[in-house]
Amino acid sequence: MARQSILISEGQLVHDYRFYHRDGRIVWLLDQLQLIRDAGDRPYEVVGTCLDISERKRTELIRQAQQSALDLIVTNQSLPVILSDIAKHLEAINPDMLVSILLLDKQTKRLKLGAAPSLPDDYNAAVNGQEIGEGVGSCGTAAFRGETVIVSDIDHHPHWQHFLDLTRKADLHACWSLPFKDEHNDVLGIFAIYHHIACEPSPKDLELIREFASFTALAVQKVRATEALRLSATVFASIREGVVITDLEPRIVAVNRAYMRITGYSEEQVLGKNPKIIKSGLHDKTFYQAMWATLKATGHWSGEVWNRRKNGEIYPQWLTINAVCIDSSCCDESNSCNYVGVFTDISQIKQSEAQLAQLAHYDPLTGLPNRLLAQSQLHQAIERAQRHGRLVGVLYIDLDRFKNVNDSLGHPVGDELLIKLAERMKKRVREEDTLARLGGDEFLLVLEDVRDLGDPAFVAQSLINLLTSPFVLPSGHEIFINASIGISLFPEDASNATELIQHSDMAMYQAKKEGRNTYRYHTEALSVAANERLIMENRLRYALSAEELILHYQPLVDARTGYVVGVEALVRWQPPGKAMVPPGKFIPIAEETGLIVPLGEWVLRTACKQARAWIDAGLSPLVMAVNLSVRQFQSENLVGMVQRILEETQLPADYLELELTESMFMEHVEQSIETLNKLKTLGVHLAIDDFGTGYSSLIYLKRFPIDKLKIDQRFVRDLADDHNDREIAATIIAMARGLKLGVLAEGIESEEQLAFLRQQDCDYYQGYLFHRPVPAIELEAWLREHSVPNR
Ligand SMILES: Nc1nc2c(ncn2[C@@H]2O[C@H](COP(=O)(O)O[C@H]3[C@@H](O)[C@H](n4cnc5c(=O)[nH]c(N)nc54)O[C@@H]3COP(=O)(O)O)[C@@H](O)[C@H]2O)c(=O)[nH]1
Repeated sequence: MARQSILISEGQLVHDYRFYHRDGRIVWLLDQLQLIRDAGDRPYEVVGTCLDISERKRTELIRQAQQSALDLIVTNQSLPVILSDIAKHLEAINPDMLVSILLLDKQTKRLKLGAAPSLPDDYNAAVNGQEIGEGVGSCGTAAFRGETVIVSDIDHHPHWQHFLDLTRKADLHACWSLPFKDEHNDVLGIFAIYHHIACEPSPKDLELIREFASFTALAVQKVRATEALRLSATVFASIREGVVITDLEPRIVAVNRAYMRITGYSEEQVLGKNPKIIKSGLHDKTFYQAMWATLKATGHWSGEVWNRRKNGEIYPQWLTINAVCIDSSCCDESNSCNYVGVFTDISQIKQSEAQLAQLAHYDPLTGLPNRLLAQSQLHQAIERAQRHGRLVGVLYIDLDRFKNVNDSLGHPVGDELLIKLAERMKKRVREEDTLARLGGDEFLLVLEDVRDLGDPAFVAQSLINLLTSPFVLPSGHEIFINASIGISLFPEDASNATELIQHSDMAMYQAKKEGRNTYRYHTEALSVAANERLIMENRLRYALSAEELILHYQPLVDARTGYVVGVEALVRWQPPGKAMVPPGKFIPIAEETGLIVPLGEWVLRTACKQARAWIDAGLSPLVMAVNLSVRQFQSENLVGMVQRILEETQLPADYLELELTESMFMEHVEQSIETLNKLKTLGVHLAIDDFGTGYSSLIYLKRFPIDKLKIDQRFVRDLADDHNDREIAATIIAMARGLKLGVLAEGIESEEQLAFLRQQDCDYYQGYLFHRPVPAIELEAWLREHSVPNR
């Protein structure tokens, strides 16, 4: 009706419409109607023409579909939106076609749904992610083969047998799959047409589908290229490395954010400029010439460059330049048209490197060279001296009793002292000499250009003199400190740095031995002694495992009754076929090397076993006195070890006496009291050996759970003649009495000594006068004879 009224009012009507031809084709017709009027202007007749415009219409609709897809690409729409639009346009041209566009994931070889607006969701979900392969539906097979696969009757086609449940549910009975490809002929995806009836495509259908598949390929590639570009742009903008792109001139054509951050220049300030605007001036012409020569020859250069920021600061960067071809139309003969420079600011790394070098070679406390650097400086000094026939002096400087400063005033004060001392010594030494801190309170001075053997002694004495005035520390403490110095000389004492330092160290120990606050030169004799010690250490290690150690026992006698009340276990070393080594020779070495710990454990175990054996043999029980060394006393598991051995050997704790020396507890008083209390809790007795030679502090003695004092034999030796020794011995006995401690005098060799001690009312005696230390077997008869009679 509407059309009729247009025809009447306008006099003509032009319209197009489509219909199904009997053969199943869709045909588009252009219908043109002309209204003819009679003389009275009344509608008289209608003349019409009918034109088949199917071909033209198809071309027009395809063009519309392409234009629509293009618009969506230009406006950055997502790929599913664009693909869906393409599918809908084709479905609009032929409503019997149900379009499905699938994209191929090259890595996984699976098809991913791009768009299929007219297929049921559950069908699309089942297809999405399907692996491609021969016989995997029409699409899987087409993608796998890279060629069109037409299945006109799904229900009876072998490719579809595994999917019939799905296709029947979706009422799909034909599927024509066309792969669409990129310019390398690689499959990008599948353009598929489904039908609700089994049917074959006509050549026209295939032409139409190919047309759509081909601009789908273009759309996919275009969108992917845009995405890749966007990704590159994001990377370019966001990476931490500075990036600068130049043309071959070279003029800067692009820089990224990091470039601007590192250099301080904005994009506008550098675009079009030569990249050398940031050069520092630190590199000469030849540096840049070499860089360009390499770049031109190989297309690549990388290295460290110092550049200048906009604020004038010079900084190091690691720069890599590559010649690249971005646009082949403007490439040179080497096929490049741009340079891409990528650089990292390495100022931080450089700083860390410098810090590391400082830490590796300098002492952080004093700023002096450390042992490593001192050794290398000494090595170089030796080489120079060798060339010029000169001497090198090495002074090993060790502070006297520095430990006391740390222990009494604390480590921070000790540190202050070391800093001040280093400053004072540094002022004294010449520019060409090296003063180093080896660690702790040990310093080394390397003297170059020594002309006379006596020169180092002069320097050593002047350093000692430097210490005569006190150090006033920032903490307010005023400290006097001395040093002992050992001297070795190149080439007199050794020919290399390590030995020179070792020899000066030995000489320093000699200086300590000989009264401290002095210097000593290294001598041959010192080297021999050191060598002997080394040999002894190795032999002692072996001796312990080879059971070359034995115990001798020396009786302890009750002064009032004259009976033996105990024995002291004294270790000996009996190397096979050689003279026995006295403990005075090897105990200090064992102590230094730590061997004393296993050695001491062996002594304790052997002595306790012997004490138990004597009890078992029917002797009156005797106290077994065993010496403990400093290291043993400080070892964390001393108490546990004593307890274990008592249990192992079945010796009642009451029959064990541990002999300690005063010096052992003076360092860590509270900790020592704790250890002593734990030992007392076990039930063992505690005696202080060599009493009178150490601190002999009454205050400490009162706090320590001690049972007995042993007067050192040095005071006993000259009792007959030395008035002082008599005074000391008498005082110690009185002191012990006052503190309610037992007291024993050791080293009694004569009746005169004994008489004096008896007169002073000493409790116990020990010495050759009664018995020498001997092996257990030799002592047994004597013990039976002198034991308290069994009641
Ligand atoms: N940590 C350990 N130290 C031990 C052990 N065994 C011994 N020692 C210590 O070695 C030092 C020397 O000991 P030694 O040569 O055995 O001398 C002892 C006695 O033999 C000696 N003595 C005894 N009576 C006399 C005497 O009348 N005259 C004389 N000239 N010497 C005598 O005195 C030493 C006694 O030692 P001590 O009672 O311990 O002071 C020495 O310091 C031992 O402690 C061990 O197993 N572990």
